[in-house]
Amino acid sequence: MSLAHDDADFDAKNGIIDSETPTHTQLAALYKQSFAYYTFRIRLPSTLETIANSLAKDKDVLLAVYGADVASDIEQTANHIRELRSNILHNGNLLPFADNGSDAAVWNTFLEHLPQEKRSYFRACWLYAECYMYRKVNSIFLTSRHLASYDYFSKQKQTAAELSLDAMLAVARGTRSNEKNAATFQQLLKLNLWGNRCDLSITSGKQIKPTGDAFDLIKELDENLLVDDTSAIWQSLHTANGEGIVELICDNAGYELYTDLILAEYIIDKGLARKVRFNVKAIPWFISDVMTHDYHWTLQFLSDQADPVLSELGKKLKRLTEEGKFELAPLEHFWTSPYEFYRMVEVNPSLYERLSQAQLVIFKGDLNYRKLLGDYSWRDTESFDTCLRGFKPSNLCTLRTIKADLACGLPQGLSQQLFAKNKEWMLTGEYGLIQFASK
Ligand SMILES: O=P(O)(O)OC[C@H]1O[C@](O)(CO)[C@@H](O)[C@@H]1O
Repeated sequence: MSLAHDDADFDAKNGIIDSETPTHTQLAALYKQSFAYYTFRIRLPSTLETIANSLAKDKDVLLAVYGADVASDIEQTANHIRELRSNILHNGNLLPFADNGSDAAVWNTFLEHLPQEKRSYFRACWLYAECYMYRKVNSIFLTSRHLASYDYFSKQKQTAAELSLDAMLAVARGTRSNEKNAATFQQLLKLNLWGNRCDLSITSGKQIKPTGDAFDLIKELDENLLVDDTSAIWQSLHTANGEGIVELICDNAGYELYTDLILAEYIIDKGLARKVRFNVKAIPWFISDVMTHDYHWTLQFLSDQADPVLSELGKKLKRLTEEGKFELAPLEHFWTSPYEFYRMVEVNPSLYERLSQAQLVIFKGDLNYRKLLGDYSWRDTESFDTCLRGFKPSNLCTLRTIKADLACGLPQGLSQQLFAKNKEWMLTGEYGLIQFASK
């Protein structure tokens, strides 16, 4: 992807600084050579165009589900999405939400505390502005007459799962007789990590089909795993009494959720914990993120497969859920708020307290990583512990393929080598991090 897209007038009018993000600064589209700038100039407008177009494409389905009156809604909603797109391209302001979303007050309090000069897409911290955009899309649907409960990413999430059926089958076949040992667990963590590459927000919705045998892929990708704390993660569970809870902070549906389920199955089957709690999103989020209905759809999708290995697995996962060994956590709007995780203890102490009861908290994916680090341009050699800024409810780890220009805990000189090979190495998901911080 070329980051060069000159619009001198826009840059001059909005005070864009033609530099990289300075060290120890919030990431923001203010800096032209940042991924944030490219995200707001190119990627998010493309994502919004796709959402608006999909409404027209899915009109027949919507009419069938919501009735004839929805026709006017479809057009109006698509127009509002296109207005939002235009608003971003003109560096519009992050205005308070006037919808009935249960998190609107939390969002508006957050916005009120932003300095006035930082309340626009290109001036706000990238994290705040990108989360705002996805919440603004939800607000447009919430304020429509018939589409308030419509998951406008559902079809893409289901298609992504259907496209990965071969990979799911290969993984199921390869994991039915796993031993309880560090090597196997570490392999499943790596399988889970690389499942994060299949994420539609990085491709602005373009579907990608995971190919090849997942276990061969793990070996091939080992050189792209830049930090590997899988051994410490195993120790955090293996040395415990197996009566603990693992909190899994989910990311994407589809193949990534499938690898989460496979990892959770192993954790329960081998007595490494008594429960795995899945923390999903309360609203449609970053295109691919898991919501409650995606979890249940995935278990049914597996159960319905002709291949007995998959259908038996699907039924087993349903059983684990019915027995409470797998649990869907109470919906928390914190996960779709703009807050960095170090502020959780202040903003949502009850959630912090719940995570503090866990034996291990697993954070999945790039957006969660950005929230762990606070969308801040740390030196990439600074320690994970430093960058957490005190966020330590329990033992925690992150499984993240790198899709944004921030990282930490890297060996001295590594990022320079990688930039020399490809200046966009941080943007493609081809490198990964598995980092652990003990409580
Ligand atoms: O699904 P993941 O791994 O959280 O990726 C989402 C990330 O992808 C991007 O859309 C691409 O950088 C980011 O804006 C966001 O952090």
